[in-house]
Amino acid sequence: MLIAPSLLSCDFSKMGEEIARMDKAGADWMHLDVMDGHFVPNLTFGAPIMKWVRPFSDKPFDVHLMISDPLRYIDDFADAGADIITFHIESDSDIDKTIDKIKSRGIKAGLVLKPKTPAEAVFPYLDRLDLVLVMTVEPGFGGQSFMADMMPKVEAIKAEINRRGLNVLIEADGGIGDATIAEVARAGVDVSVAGTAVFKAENPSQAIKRLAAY
Ligand SMILES: O=C(CO)[C@@H](O)[C@H](O)COP(=O)(O)O
Repeated sequence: MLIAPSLLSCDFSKMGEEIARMDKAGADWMHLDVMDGHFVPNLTFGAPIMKWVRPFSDKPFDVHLMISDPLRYIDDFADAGADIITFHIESDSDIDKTIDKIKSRGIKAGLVLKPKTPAEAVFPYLDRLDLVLVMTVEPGFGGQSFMADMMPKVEAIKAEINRRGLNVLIEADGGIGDATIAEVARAGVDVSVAGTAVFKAENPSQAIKRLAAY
């Protein structure tokens, strides 16, 4: 299991150092939650801040856009050093054009599904994606409870990926920690995003190691 600590749970007054701390603790990717206060009822940061913190780790930066009109901002996040960009299938941008734009910048592209969006919604795009992110909480806030009823969705997407012989990773995000990681792994998730479980751990390195063992 790859582990991507969610920076949403970090101390934003020292975001660069927090990224370096997670790098040292063994994180596989850095997960950056970009929220606009419109697509989700919370605000975080944009590409200018990401550009400042990019030099603090060489690990892949996995940017989750929880914003309206994601297409408009792809160049900004590409210029800021994103390696993976995921955007919501429920957003108002043209999905094919947004995938094209991400790929034209040499970046891995992913679609994100909110809890109420069914697995089948992503099937028409699977051949063009590098990643599908299944939300296991309602997007917007860290520290929520894991929605175990999202696991059949993960299994359905995994089955479709395997049926078509595709090389698409499944990522899950929200409420993942020691109590839920086994279920997540069993369903076929390849990458787990963890905010609270890693940043609030006494020893983040051990926390990552425990989660990654699945
Ligand atoms: O994108 C989100 C929430 O919108 C997630 O990345 C959470 O921030 C994960 O935090 P925990 O549930 O692990 O605390």
